[in-house]
Amino acid sequence: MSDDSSEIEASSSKQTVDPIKSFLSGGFGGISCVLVGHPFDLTKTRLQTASPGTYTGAVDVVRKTIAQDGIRGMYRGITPPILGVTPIFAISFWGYDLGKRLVYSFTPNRTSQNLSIGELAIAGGFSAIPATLVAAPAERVKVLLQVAGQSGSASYSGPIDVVRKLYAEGGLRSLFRGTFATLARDGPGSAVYFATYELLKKQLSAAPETLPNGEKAPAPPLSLPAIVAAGGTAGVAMWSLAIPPDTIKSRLQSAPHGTYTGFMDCARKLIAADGVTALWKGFGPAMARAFPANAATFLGVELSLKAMEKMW
Ligand SMILES: CC(=O)O[C@H](CC(=O)[O-])C[N+](C)(C)C
Repeated sequence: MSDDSSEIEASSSKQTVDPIKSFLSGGFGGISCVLVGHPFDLTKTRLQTASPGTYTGAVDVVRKTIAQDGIRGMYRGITPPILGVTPIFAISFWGYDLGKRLVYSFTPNRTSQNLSIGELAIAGGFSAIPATLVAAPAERVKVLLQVAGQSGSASYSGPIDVVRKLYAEGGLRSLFRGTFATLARDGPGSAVYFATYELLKKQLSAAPETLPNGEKAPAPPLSLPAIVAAGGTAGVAMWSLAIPPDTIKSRLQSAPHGTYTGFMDCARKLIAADGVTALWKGFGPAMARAFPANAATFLGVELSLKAMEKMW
């Protein structure tokens, strides 16, 4: 186990961090993600749900919301996402670090401690397994709240009410509906997410110098522009892959009991009814949020990790 994140770039040391630090820094990343991403989500939801003619487009939503409620209006309803996303990101970043440790334990005779892009992708994909256990029920509740009242959907007074009603309807099975779809989205998505981030961060940051004695000098300080560019691109890369399973997940999780028998049934019915392009519904808003939200995520992760390294 490494006890210093400055070892991340050094080939003689493992590319892992302390599990508590990876968990906490992931949580800070999640909070940063929601703080930056929420105004985009709110704009998208208002556009999707307003009656025709209310807004001329996304800029109009922002203008009218700020005119009516000030900048605070853009952060309406932020508490449930903060409470839901923070633990999911904490587990995801902890799971990524655990995934790296597993890769090292399966390759004891490696000549370099540098993980290849393929190995980073495996660790990233692995992170989705523990994260899905929390993300799937959280997404089920979020999706039902987001569509509540829309064309005959049930109404709920809040997240607790959703959990209570789902449990009464079908127990834990109902609460966890969409678990496979969440894993189908976040497994490949997280593989691409973490591998893209590490690859770009390395390419955009100054390489550690080689000292006259042939050893590597300590890693150079974090480059904030490199983190922003690598984090934002990682988000875009992830969502480029994740939109089709995300669309199926949202359909499955919001449909009345008995509508679909599972992931494939939902995909088949959606394509038969609306064509294959229906799998990319919501692509525009997801992409608009992807870069800024994930640039903020990785800034939150890296800066909090650095602060923790200084403290203990
Ligand atoms: C679905 C999701 O939470 O994706 C995260 C990025 C984002 O845009 O929210 C990444 N990760 C799944 C690794 C937490």
